[in-house]
Amino acid sequence: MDIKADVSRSQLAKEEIDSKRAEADAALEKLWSGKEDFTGWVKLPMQYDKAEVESILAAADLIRQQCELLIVIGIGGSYLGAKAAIEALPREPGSPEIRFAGTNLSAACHAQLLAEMRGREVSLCVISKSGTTVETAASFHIFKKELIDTYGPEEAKRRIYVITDPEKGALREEAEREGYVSFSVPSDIGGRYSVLTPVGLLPIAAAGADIKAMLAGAEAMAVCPDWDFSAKDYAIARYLLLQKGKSIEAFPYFEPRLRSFVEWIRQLYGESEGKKGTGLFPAGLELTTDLHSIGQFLQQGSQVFFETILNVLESETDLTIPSGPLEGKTLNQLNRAAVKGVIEAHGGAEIPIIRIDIPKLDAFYFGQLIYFFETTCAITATLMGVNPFDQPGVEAYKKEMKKEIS
Ligand SMILES: O=P(O)(O)OC[C@H]1O[C@H](O)[C@H](O)[C@@H](O)[C@@H]1O
Repeated sequence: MDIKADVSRSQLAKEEIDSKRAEADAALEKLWSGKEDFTGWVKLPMQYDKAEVESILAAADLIRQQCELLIVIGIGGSYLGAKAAIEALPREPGSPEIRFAGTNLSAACHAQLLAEMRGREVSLCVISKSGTTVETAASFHIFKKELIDTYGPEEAKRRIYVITDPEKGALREEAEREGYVSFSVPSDIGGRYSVLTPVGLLPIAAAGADIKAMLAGAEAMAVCPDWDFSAKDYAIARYLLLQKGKSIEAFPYFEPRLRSFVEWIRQLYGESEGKKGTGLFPAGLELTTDLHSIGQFLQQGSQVFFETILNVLESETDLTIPSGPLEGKTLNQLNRAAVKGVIEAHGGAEIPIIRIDIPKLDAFYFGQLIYFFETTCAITATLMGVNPFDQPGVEAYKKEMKKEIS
């Protein structure tokens, strides 16, 4: 397949990886059996509702006609996939600016965004699978009031788009009562696996990126033959490195447009695998920026991590340096040299390195990336002996927090 994992510098012997291949195959078979809860994402690229995608595109067109600023309100899996795609992908010119809210409880952040939205044509897209998340509810009611104060109640309703549970929850009730345009989060797909459902597709389409190409990329990855599906090697390598005492998986990326994609991986991996005292802590490394801040630690610090490098092979643009000591060199040449330099220097310091090659950052390959990481995560979590699809631990802080606000 186009997205390839190279585990040759992972410091794992082929025999070690081969020793877990049968278990990885069994995990993949279990995912495809359709017998496990929250695995609706596995066959989604082959079975999604094409009429619903057309409705999503129609709603996105409406949003694009009516606003210059779309505020997407959601947290965790309800916004990270959309943000990752919107920041990574080329978008149609003239698309609305997208801002994200509901990702914190900071009054200063909300006041800042309220000030920035005044005087501009604004629509809201509020996303919550449960419909009850505190941050999302708080933000939604603040921004909804601003919309009503600006446009009046009837026009405000036409500028609110909701993605939530098909039947239950406060948000579903309000959407039905007020007649907002709404879509559903499939009940058999958890939040962090929902980017290829309306949760991600509506904001991504409204932002002007090509959701059909994303779905096609995910399908290409889903149906590729086993011999070409290197996610398994990567999934096994992650598991073995954890067994060898690595507790952090660092994700170096050399294109800042991948920053939010790494944030999406952090939730996907952290929330799927961090259970029963096991799991790898996912950490982003924006390079070459971070080489000038934490490069010393990476090169000579405690060996608690391995690196999974997100390596974009082709950039759609380049710039030649016009003068000075680097005259005639291009930025892509320098960036590629930096990738090689990091691999040689960190590899030379015995840091295990896995490289994920991404042909280029477009919607088709982004769809492949999403499916590649979702599958890898589910396989590694299964090898770790944990359920990749629940998140019992996140309720702990909510319970404590509720005591403070009730
Ligand atoms: O979509 P919601 O129900 O609002 O949930 C948003 C997020 O918060 C929860 O606490 C979970 O940790 C995440 O898996 C989820 O994506």
